[in-house]
Amino acid sequence: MALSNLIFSIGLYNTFLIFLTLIIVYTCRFYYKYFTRENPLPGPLPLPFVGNIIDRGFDEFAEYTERMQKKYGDIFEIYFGSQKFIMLSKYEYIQNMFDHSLNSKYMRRIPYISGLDELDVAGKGIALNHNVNVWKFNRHFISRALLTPSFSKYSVIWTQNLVEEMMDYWKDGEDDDGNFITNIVEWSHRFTTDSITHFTTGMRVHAIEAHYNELLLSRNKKPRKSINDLKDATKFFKSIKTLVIGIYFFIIVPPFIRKYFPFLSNESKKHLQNRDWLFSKIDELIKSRRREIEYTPLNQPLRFDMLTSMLTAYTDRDICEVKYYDEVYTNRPLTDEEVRGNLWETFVAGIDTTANLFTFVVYFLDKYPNVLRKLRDELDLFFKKLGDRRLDLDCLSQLVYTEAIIKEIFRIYTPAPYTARNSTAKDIVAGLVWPEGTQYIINIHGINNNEVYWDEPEKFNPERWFNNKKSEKLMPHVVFGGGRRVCPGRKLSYIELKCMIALIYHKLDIELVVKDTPLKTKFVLIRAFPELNVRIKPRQNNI
Ligand code: HEM
Repeated sequence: MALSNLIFSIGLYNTFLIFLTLIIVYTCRFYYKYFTRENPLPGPLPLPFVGNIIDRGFDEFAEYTERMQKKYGDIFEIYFGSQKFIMLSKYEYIQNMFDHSLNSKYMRRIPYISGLDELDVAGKGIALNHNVNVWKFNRHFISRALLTPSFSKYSVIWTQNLVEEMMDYWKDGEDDDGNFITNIVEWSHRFTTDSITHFTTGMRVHAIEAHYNELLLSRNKKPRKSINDLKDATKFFKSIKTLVIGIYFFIIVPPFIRKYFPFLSNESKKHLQNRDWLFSKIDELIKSRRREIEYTPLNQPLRFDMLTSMLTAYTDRDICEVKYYDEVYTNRPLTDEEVRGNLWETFVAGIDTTANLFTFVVYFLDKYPNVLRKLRDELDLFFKKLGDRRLDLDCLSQLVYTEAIIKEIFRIYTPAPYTARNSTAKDIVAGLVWPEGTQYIINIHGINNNEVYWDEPEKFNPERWFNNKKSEKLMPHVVFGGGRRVCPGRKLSYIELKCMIALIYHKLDIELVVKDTPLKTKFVLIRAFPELNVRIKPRQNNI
């Protein structure tokens, strides 16, 4: 009796919570939809107002803005909760924003958002940093680690090793018919996790190996004996993903609702706990590297990676020849918090982007066998000439068709379809005067698919990179943003993608398990397939 009473009360309580949720969600929707429009930032209205992301749904934001661009044109306004954004889909409108000067009105990406302070993710690294001087200081260390020729050379060698290691796991996982059926989204994210953590810290998380062992266990097979401690590998990998969702959550959900609303306050706690765990892991790494540097005799070389370079900057053990010197801003060693900020941001920015692009490559190559055939023609010739040699930076430049495929997928379906700018002074954009503090979304996908610039933009056609009929015209390919805040990982991502495509497609067939899988992704800051199951097997025929 007591038990049935208890069940009844829990049921009643849950119904009440669901009811309360619905009231709050619909009140928010109603408020955002009908009232925020009445009190917008001052600006040259009226522009087409297409809606609020809260009202339109998050997952399909990219598809939604694509439809709105078709309907309303290359400039319209849209709301994220209570914040108004001007969405720009024409290159001429945003050209100014890609200014290289530090005095540009567009050095900021987003305005001050208290939630990001609460999550402790703003102002430490570069992506969400408002202070131009601190941004410049930190950005220097990321650029000098990721953009030097010696880094590019090293990244080819290391990426090749990692791709081969991953392919070994795939081979090991083959069934009796030589097939390995698996979710390529998970593998490519594990791959970029191992690669980016190694490039930035000199250490590996061993996310690939942990994934393979988990797969074996889930298939009731004995896991491979590991020489690595994999205890935290998957937790670390998942924690980075959760942090991205947390950032989105703390931007969009207002503080009051985050704190006091039953489900959302739990969600908020979960994100704060996740942040604490991830940051504590990164802090442990920083501390242990500081100790290592301290105990390495002066006549012994130190490691050469971004972490060591950040920790030794402005000390007598500085490992980098290119010194940073700023006449205005204090020249000083980085704090642990700054080092941590630069590390986690590089993880976040470098894992999902490249990983998702690779999954789009798998998708498009399955859908376009003629492109796959041409790719293989190039790869067969390339590897024949290469013989027993390993890949290097010079030879990668011969893979012109491979590069055209990457460029075309970046154009037609980039994983990062938007970036943002928050102006620090009044300006004219799209022929209209806008006040200081206006928030713009640069619709990268919209520009890259705007028929003003591209012939048949909806057509997947790598050939266009060799002979575009409109080539006298501007062909803005804005994949990595632009100006001073352009993506510092752009070279690395091309290297990773070229190595992955070349090594994998030369040796293996990768087919979608469900042939007519639609190109349907989810959007949480970037665009991703929730999963994409493929059949991997040794290459069997000549295509
Ligand atoms: C498919 C690959 C990638 C794409 C499409 C991509 C795209 C972008 C875009 C659009 C931006 C904003 C730029 C702007 O606002 O002008 C950005 C910024 C950034 N990206 Fe990437 N990215 C990729 C790979 C990487 C990698 C591999 C790393 C690190 C190793 C990285 C690190 C960063 C960082 C740290 C920023 C912030 C820069 C700043 O605020 O100064 N990205 N990326």
